[in-house]
Amino acid sequence: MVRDQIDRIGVVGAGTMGSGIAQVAATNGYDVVLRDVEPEFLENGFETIDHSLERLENRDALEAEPETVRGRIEGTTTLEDLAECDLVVEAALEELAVKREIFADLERVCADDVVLATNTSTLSITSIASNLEHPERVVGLHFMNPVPIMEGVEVVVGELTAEAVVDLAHELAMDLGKTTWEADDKPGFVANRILMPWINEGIRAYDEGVASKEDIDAGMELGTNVPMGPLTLADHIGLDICLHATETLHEELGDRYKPAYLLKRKVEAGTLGKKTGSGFYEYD
Ligand SMILES: NC(=O)c1ccc[n+]([C@@H]2O[C@H](COP(=O)([O-])OP(=O)(O)OC[C@H]3O[C@@H](n4cnc5c(N)ncnc54)[C@H](O)[C@@H]3O)[C@@H](O)[C@H]2O)c1
Repeated sequence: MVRDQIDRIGVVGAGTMGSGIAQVAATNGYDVVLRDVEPEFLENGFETIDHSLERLENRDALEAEPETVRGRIEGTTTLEDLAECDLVVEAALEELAVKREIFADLERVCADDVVLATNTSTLSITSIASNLEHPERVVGLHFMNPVPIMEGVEVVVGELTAEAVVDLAHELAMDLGKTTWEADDKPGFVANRILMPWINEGIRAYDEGVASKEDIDAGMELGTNVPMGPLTLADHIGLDICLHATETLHEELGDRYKPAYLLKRKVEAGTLGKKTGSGFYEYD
């Protein structure tokens, strides 16, 4: 059974993502318990939230008062304070051992019907849940950075994730004003499987002197209409996060830089995209 009456959301980790998730949940009327390991990390998280709320209010993009939103978030360093939460989202370090330990702790303090979600960028949901008694309640709820601004949330389905848990993950994300897509528990899911090699190649191109960092970013922004080039985006994500993600992808997927088999076959078949009326999609 899955608890689907969600009033109080637990967030583990008050860093870049956890603070954003807490803010968005509180903005949408949920009570939030935000947990980190040291008071100073919580303080940093609350500072980030305050700045973000202030910016949104100045842009008239916040319906509630910042103090009301802020008042719904309780910070704690005590694990047991998550016991009354109806759902928990983990957004701590991108390391499997750390996440496994956190989920074992959560299983100990949270009721059996509470969904435990992870914001992991690339780690396997199934691996994170593998030593739990109830792995069926673990799901990927992959918010994008910065959480208050980005609309998309990737729902990641582990081998053992129950269907009701997946449904609840979509519903919750939509209730937070997000739009979801769903991915299987394969390395990097959709977003990072494609994004991380792109960032990595931007870094490599810079290192190999292809262009200045400004020109690499400008080339991708102006040439491909993305809002941010790879080096700027890497900085926004956090280079450590990028490295952990890329290492996971490398370990799991190996050499991904050869042209895709399907790409070659489609070109040989003359299905070149919009200009021929058919590529990966059909065009009128
Ligand atoms: N940064 C991004 O752009 C981004 C985007 C999507 C997903 N993610 C994922 O979100 C997660 C968090 O990333 P981040 O960028 O917020 O990292 P971060 O380093 O900014 O924050 C992580 C926080 O977790 C805390 N923490 C560590 N162990 C903990 C524990 N046992 N209990 C409670 N808190 C603990 C740390 O003290 C830190 O405050 C990672 O899994 C990352 O891969 C990151």
